[in-house]
Amino acid sequence: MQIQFSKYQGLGNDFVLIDNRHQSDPVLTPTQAEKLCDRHFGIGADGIIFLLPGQAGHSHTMRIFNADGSEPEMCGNGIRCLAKFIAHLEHREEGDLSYRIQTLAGTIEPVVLRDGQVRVNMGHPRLQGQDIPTHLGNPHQPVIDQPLEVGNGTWQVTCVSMGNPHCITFVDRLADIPLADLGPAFEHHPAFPQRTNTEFIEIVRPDYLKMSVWERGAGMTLACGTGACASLVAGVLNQKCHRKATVELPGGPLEIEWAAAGDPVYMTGPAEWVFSGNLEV
Ligand SMILES: N[C@@H](CCC[C@H](N)C(=O)O)C(=O)O
Repeated sequence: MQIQFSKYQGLGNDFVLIDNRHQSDPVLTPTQAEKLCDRHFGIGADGIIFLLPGQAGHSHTMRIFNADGSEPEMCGNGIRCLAKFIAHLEHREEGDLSYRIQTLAGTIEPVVLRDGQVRVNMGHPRLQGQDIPTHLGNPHQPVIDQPLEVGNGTWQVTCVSMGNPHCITFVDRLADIPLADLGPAFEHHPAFPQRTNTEFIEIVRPDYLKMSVWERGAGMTLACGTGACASLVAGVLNQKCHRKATVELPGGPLEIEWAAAGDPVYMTGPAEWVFSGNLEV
């Protein structure tokens, strides 16, 4: 079977996108997705994203497989790419284009702005321990500045779910963090029954954060949109940053805003088409 695909990237977090609007299940299995994400034997990507038909008041549905074939609930950079992909498929190129996308994390609303950036209503952060999920702290309370033993050290972590789990640590200097060693140990720590994404944050100024990320199911990536949102929320909860800030990732900056507790988080950033092709499966 021949399948058309398009490759997109958001700040270097790269995805293979597939127009799956003709059926409600992804046309590829997790094993096929894992092979296609391989950077030597496949197309190479951090994940495979499927555009499925929308249901119950949604314009579309998004499903995603990570590079290891696991299925996360949401992807922030991916949904910006998906919005651009939809605009292209539907030949809509003018004005602010809004969509209402169903994901495993709930309804997410991206808008393709006139300048090509994509602003996304990322939904509400979930803070209770049981919703991350994590075994740290009280399951009915937020997990803020809790000690976690990883590697040879004890890290003060804050946990936030943006539909998918994030564990955030504030550090003095990002350059001192051995991410390739620590990332897998955080991801598979028994405190996280569904594994976790892991972010290290250096506060440059209250309105400017630097972030490095180890993603669940994908490893070290150049950017993570849900991670940037979760990190700003963690910064606010720890009184370390403003409610609106730039989060600088290895692949570039995202603008993140959480206007008030009880409000959704907004993320604004780029998404670009890279190339398209056909694959035989
Ligand atoms: N890169 C993404 C997050 C993708 C999912 C993540 N690896 C997980 O398993 O939760 C983003 O931009 O948010």
